[in-house]
Amino acid sequence: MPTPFGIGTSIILRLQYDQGVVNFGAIASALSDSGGDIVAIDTNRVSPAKTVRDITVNLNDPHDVNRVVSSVQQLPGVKLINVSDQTFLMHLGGKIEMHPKVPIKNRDDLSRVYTPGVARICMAIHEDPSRAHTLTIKRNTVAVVSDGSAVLGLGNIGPEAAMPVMEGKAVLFKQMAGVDAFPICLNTQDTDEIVSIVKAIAPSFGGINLEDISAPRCFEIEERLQKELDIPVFHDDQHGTAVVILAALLNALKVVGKKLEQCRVVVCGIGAAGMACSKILLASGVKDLIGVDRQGAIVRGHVYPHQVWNEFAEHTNPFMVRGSLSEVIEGADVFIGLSGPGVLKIEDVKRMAADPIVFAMANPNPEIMPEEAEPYVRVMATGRSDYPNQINNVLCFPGMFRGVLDCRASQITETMKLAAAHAIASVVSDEELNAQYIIPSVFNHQVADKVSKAVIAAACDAGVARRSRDSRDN
Ligand SMILES: NC(=O)c1ccc[n+]([C@@H]2O[C@H](COP(=O)([O-])OP(=O)(O)OC[C@H]3O[C@@H](n4cnc5c(N)ncnc54)[C@H](O)[C@@H]3O)[C@@H](O)[C@H]2O)c1
Ligand SMILES: O=C(O)C[C@H](O)C(=O)O
Ligand SMILES: [Mg+2]
Repeated sequence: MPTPFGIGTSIILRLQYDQGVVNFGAIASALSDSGGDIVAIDTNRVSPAKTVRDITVNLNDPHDVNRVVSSVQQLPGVKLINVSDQTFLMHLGGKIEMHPKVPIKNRDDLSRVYTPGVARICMAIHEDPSRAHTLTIKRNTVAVVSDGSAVLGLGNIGPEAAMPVMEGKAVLFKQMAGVDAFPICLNTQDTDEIVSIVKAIAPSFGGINLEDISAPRCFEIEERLQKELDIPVFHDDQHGTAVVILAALLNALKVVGKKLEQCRVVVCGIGAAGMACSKILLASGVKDLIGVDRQGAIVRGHVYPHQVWNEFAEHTNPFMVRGSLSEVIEGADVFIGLSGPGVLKIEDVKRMAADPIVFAMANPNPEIMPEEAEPYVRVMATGRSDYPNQINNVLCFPGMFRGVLDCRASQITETMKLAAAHAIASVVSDEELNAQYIIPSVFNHQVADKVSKAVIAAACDAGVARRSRDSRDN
């Protein structure tokens, strides 16, 4: 069974071996017998007696590294020169850098890009601040802000450890939609401080993407920033997840021939993602939604420590079902996990309604591994890139921000989120749709374009767009 980090664990062994003592077949056998999957062989140097090769090996289990390495180290005639980890190699010095758009080749350039020419641009913005949207990076740049308190499903690992995820988000923003994004990881988890800091840096950005900030603080932080800033503020773990899950569910229900209004939906994990996902499903017509958290089903009449749960209880669980996940899952049509690893058991899945739909979204380890659930579900999906039906926020956030930046939206409305969900779902045609293909690939370049167009149209309809399609930049 694939373990914690799946295909991300890949090593490169640089070996020198003496052909007169050992042949490469013996080396390959030793590697595969010890749990390594050889995916590439590059010859680095060849001499009459010795060959140096770089062998790239994927590991199903990161804990196999030592066994795989020692399996060749002990072979006669083999000298291990170096072992490197591809994922770590990709992160050396971080994954993003700054590139100037305007080269300074001579004094003429310098006098425009910098002093004295730049002063005219400063004064133009000083006289009309809205021109910052056209004359600075504000037009195309988003801050990816995190405090590292809920990174993926790894928990509160802090701002420095959150950086690789936020840098990855910035790479995806740029590659998928041409949006420039910069990671801002904060060394505070105080709500007032975070709000104050983000307000202070807002002049440099056209939008704020909040990321991996734990509930319930994330709700207050987002709400206050939305009220106090005139640029869009979007907590991706809430709304990006809600959008992509709705898109996937719309298509999954087509596969099983059920309607949203008829389904019992169990959402496990009522944190940032679970709360937003529940809200968008209720707004889309789900009538019977049960939220489950560590203490079991959330039900009205019980007073919860989180005020957001008391409001949640008033609008969900209409039949006041009580009990643990294993108890409330009985007869459910849909399970959506936004909680933690291994929460859903095969026995639970077996007791769901016919043609069950299971979205096990916890990262990096889902609520149930697809290979365990597959025999008992009709549609299976996770947030991981190494299984079919990856429901990943990257289907939403690049196109969402592309759209809001291009129409200079002042905020992101519920209608814009619904429009994004339907746009994502529409990328999968009825002819292509099947249980293994309910959501477009994250590499499908139609997605960001369709999402941004749908978002712009919805922003115009909602009256929050501040730049029409035909307006000129100056
Ligand atoms: N598209 C995606 O792949 C995607 C997007 C967002 C979040 N996620 C994943 O969803 C999970 C939650 O993310 P979040 O940002 O909402 O975090 P969060 O900390 O805000 O919420 C997690 C919630 O799950 C609950 N929970 C944890 N373990 C549980 C258990 N065993 N039983 C019931 N409830 C449990 C917690 O009490 C909390 O309320 C994480 O694993 C995250 O990686 C995936
Ligand atoms: O963005 C994603 O898909 C990952 C998500 O933010 C998560 O916290 O797991
Ligand atoms: Mg996240």
